[in-house]
Amino acid sequence: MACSKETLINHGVKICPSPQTQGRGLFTTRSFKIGDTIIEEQPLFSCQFSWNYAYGYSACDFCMRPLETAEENVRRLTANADIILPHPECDETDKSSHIICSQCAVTYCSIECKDHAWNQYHKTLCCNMLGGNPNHPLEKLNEAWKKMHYPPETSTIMLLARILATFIQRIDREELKCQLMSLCHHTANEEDTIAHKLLGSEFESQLELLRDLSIKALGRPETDEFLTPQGFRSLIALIGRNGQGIGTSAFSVWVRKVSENDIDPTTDSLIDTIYQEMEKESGDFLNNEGSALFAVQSACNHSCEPNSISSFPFSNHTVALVASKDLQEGEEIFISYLDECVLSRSRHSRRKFLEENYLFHCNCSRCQLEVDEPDMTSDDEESMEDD
Ligand SMILES: C[S@@+](CC[C@H](N)C(=O)[O-])C[C@H]1O[C@@H](n2cnc3c(N)ncnc32)[C@H](O)[C@@H]1O
Repeated sequence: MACSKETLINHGVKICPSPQTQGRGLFTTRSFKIGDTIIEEQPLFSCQFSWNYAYGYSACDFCMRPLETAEENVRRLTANADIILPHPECDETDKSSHIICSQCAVTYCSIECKDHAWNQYHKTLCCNMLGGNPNHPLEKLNEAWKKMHYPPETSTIMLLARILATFIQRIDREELKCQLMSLCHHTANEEDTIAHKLLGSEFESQLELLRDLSIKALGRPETDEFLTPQGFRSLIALIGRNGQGIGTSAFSVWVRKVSENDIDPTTDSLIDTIYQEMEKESGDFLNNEGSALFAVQSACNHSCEPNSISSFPFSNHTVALVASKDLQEGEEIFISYLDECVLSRSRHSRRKFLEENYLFHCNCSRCQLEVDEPDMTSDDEESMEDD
């Protein structure tokens, strides 16, 4: 099956070569107004991070929708079982639709998610033992990964396991391979750098250990080509480079609903207090966290002057690209890979961050405009970078 270079995705966007980045980019095929949703997309694969799951962050095993109520969420993260959250009508968690895998007890937010997971990969990955089985090859693989990749997490080997299991279960493997091949790929050197970033200085021996455990867990004729040394390194680099972070939280949905509907101004100070307590007890680890691979959204290049933003409006793994400026037909759609803080820094700092974390020299319009700025990091920025 041929993978086309210029792919018409739907009536709003297409993927084609980007003059700015030399690779591909995502372009509009009609105009959009600021605030318009350009696309909504389900991932090819998504998975909660391994430590995040182990620490009791509770999300649907398929779509990452929070499974706790907002009140349970704040009680756990503040370690304060006495907090009572008003306005339960703003809590979106519907426990009546939750459903558990009868064989291994992972939980889904709905029967639809359970069926999707089973039909896509869970039939292969289910350990068939309630409460888990520490001797199961997949559990050994996950434990080995956890020892190599501590929080803050940026990926999980279980995403790779889901890809392999999908290959085992899928009938139209060529189509799936084509979708994976269409994600951003790299040279062998770049793959090494990504593996190094994910696994640390001993990445070569660690890669070999992970490969060996993956063969024991999921080695089949259908997965042979991904479990050679080269195939495995490419797959690790693929999830390391293309994985889009996802964060979901029952409390932030509750906060959004309370604030959107202007329900009760007195909740403002309660929200502030809860966030302070959560930060004291749980630091930055407030969300169910994971990562996902998106076929269309992953074609979106970075700009330090973006014209759209990625968001997760349904508190699950569905991504939305929303226009942050008016867009003309044929314009390239750019998001920012940097957070607001880094985005506000000098050209030099932004480019340094992108080079170190994303391995590319930013060639966006803002960087080109600021080309005459001195290549210096100010003292303030230096201390921010150190942080
Ligand atoms: C998620 S991919 C985006 C799609 C990619 N251009 C492709 O051909 O598939 C990210 C990669 O695109 C390239 N890229 C994205 N934004 C860029 C920019 N502003 N300047 C130069 N390269 C960029 C880099 O190679 C980066 O690793």
